[in-house]
Amino acid sequence: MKQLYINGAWLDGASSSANINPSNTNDVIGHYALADAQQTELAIAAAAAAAPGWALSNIQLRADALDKIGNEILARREELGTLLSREEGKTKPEGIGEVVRAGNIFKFYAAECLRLRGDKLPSVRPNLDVEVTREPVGVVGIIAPWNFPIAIPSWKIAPALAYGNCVVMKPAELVPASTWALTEIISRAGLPPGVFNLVMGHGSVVGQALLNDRRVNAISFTGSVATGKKVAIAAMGRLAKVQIEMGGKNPLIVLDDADLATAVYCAVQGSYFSTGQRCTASSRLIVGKNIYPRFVAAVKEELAKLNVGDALTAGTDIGPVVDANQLEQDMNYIRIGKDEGATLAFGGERLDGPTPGFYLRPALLTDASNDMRISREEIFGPVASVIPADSYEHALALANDTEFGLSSGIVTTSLKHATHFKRHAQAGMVMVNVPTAGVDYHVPFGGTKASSYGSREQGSYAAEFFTTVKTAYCGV
Ligand SMILES: NC(=O)C1=CN([C@@H]2O[C@H](COP(=O)(O)OP(=O)(O)OC[C@H]3O[C@@H](n4cnc5c(N)ncnc54)[C@H](OP(=O)(O)O)[C@@H]3O)[C@@H](O)[C@H]2O)C=CC1
Ligand SMILES: O=C(O)CCC(=O)C(=O)O
Repeated sequence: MKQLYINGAWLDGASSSANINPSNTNDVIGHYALADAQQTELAIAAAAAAAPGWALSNIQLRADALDKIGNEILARREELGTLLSREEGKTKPEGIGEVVRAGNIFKFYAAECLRLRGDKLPSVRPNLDVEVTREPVGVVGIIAPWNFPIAIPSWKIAPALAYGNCVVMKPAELVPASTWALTEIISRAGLPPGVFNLVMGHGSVVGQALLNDRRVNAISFTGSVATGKKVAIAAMGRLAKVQIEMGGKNPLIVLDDADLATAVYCAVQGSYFSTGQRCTASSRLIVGKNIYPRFVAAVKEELAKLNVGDALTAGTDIGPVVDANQLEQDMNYIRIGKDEGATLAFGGERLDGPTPGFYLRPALLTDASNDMRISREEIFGPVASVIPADSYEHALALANDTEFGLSSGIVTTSLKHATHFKRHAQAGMVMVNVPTAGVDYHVPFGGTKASSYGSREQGSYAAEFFTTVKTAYCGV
């Protein structure tokens, strides 16, 4: 059984669970320990005890440790990518791509350790200097979702450690293997005991214990809106720092002047790759009336070419849905869409593979409207709807008419419309002639409205969450 990692030691859990391959439910990847509340408290206590020392640790030591972790992740990309795809179901090239991203994130934050800076300012009063510096927050609790089992933990763990915090990490119960493998690498990087701890387990047990404990100074969460709201309320109830990344209902506008090939590429990549299980996936394709018939025909043609199958089989384009619950949710929304009056123009049926897995043919719903449930609620699967628009202004209004604001895209050859869109799209990330999903690892990630709460993740902007600002006055 793969154990918990607490205070520099490997420990059995209170119980364990089997990690099942969604491409082949007969394949048990391994058994992973599940912590109870007491073991979570043990990890929090270890992190709290290590925090003062780690906060003052040498930045070269931190940089070397993070660089070593990044190098090993990159060197083992094939093996770790295979493991990731086996447990989550994205295709092997996508799994390897995610592992490379995780490695690069650690290397980026290794360098960030050496770029910590503050300000020294003159005071408005005589004979006084003012210094503004950033200090670690203390103990950071990380609660991660299942859809990016190594990249999301990495983009929370690496900045937390780089800026001098200790970590208690809770991966999603569905995908413990990638984070466990990452922990095994971290355990050999030379960090003092307690600086990094892994507690696998149920959200309602381990996650809740992190939320309840006053020694956890900050919570970084990614997942659903429903859980995100609970996390935010619990953290704020005891005045802990909180950063929440949640869902999206990301629009991709295709204007009549768009290059058709670019539009189809952006729509298919953004909506269906990684089985559509990305918070940045395009789920509303808002399409100019003139290009609409050509666009729908070309997207259907492209979808017909996609191989849906085992994530580890060469040539698979779309892997399985992550589990039975998510498959049921996807199929339910396809039914809802049809009942609401949309046309199922392609796919949407469960597929049998050579092995028992959660295979769903990518679904395209046309003639949708923006007030249908399929256009308002996050589905989180290979399902997209096409909504007709009369003009650029109409398309922009539809795109912004959502409770979410993560990623928003446009395909156009008009500089005027692209420029206007960048300014007026209500989203944290705006994409022009590129898919709504797929982002760089060194720049801020996050959204507006119900998509995100708190300061941005990733890049140097992560310092805002993982540090607190101190202003020091010194008489001279
Ligand atoms: N925006 C995004 O990136 C993601 C969005 N989603 C959306 O969420 C839906 C449901 O997915 P699901 O995995 O259940 O998402 P959740 O939001 O429930 O899970 C995200 C993380 O929160 C944990 N968690 C669950 N309940 C609590 C709690 N009470 N206190 C603290 N932590 C908790 C989970 O643990 P555990 O899983 O171990 O119980 C997991 O680690 C998806 O269908 C999709 O729509 C899902 C994943 C990512
Ligand atoms: O689009 C991406 O590359 C990132 C997506 C993501 O972070 C998510 O789905 O949680």
